[in-house]
Amino acid sequence: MDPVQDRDGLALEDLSDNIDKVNVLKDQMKTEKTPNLDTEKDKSKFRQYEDACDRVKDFYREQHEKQTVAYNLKARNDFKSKTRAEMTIWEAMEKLNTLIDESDPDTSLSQIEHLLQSAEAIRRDGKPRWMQLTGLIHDLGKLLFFYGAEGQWDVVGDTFPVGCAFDKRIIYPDTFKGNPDHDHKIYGTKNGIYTPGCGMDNIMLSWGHDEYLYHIVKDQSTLPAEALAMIRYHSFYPWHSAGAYMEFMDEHDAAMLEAVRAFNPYDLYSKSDEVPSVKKLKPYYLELIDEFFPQKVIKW
Ligand SMILES: O[C@H]1[C@H](O)[C@@H](O)[C@H](O)[C@@H](O)[C@H]1O
Ligand SMILES: [Fe+2]
Ligand SMILES: [Fe+2]
Repeated sequence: MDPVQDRDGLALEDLSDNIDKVNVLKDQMKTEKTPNLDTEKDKSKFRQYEDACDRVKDFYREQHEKQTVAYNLKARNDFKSKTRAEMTIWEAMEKLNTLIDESDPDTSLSQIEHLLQSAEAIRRDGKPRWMQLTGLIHDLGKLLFFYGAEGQWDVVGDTFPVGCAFDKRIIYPDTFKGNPDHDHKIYGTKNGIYTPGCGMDNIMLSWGHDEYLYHIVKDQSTLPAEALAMIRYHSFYPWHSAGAYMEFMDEHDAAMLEAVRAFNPYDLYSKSDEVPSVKKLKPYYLELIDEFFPQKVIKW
């Protein structure tokens, strides 16, 4: 007998298989964390990297040692050279669900739940539909993990510029000492290969889920510039939250920074909201996706 298919043609049997795998991983993770992690938390309890578990610290050490200019150029080139998959946005959300983000000290929920929490928090606040959709998709770039990434260090975590000195306001700044660019005669200087006022668009941010998804969404959706900025810079905490690298901004970036800052609380603090029901919310979001992704099947 044929397996039962849902609206997007996915076999429901495969889905429940997936959900089982995620639940096993979630249970494993819970043992590493403090209790009540997903209940209402004080805002000051988020992003406490000094208190984070070794998994998070090891992740950032590896990332900060390996994100170099040379790697960045190679990753951007690989990205442009092929299409990795073709699937709808919803299929992408389901595929991503098996990934557990090693860099995140604040949630043990699955990726689909995090995406729905962000979107729902934006929707609850009466924000525009394009922003709700941005919340829904903002981490889909983590799909890179399944398409030839070298690990999680080139997919998740906060981002920072390469090609100029690493700012002290990046988390775990000392771990950059092991990065080959750290003492480079140009990349190791304050402005490096950039000039003040050059615009964030001309800065090479460390390669990962933000930059990858930004290019996909820019080419294949009708989402506005603010949405693209929210996606591209949402992990750039040194800039949007710590105020580093401001000297590279141009006039256009001021409005983009404002958009990114407006988005950030929905990404970060929604992690303590209740677990959303994927099944109940799916019809609403399928319609929303169709509104801004006219061709439905996306080239990833
Ligand atoms: O651990 C998190 C996670 O990987 C997020 O998706 C990313 O946007 C954040 O910047 C990072 O701190
Ligand atoms: Fe993210
Ligand atoms: Fe996120």
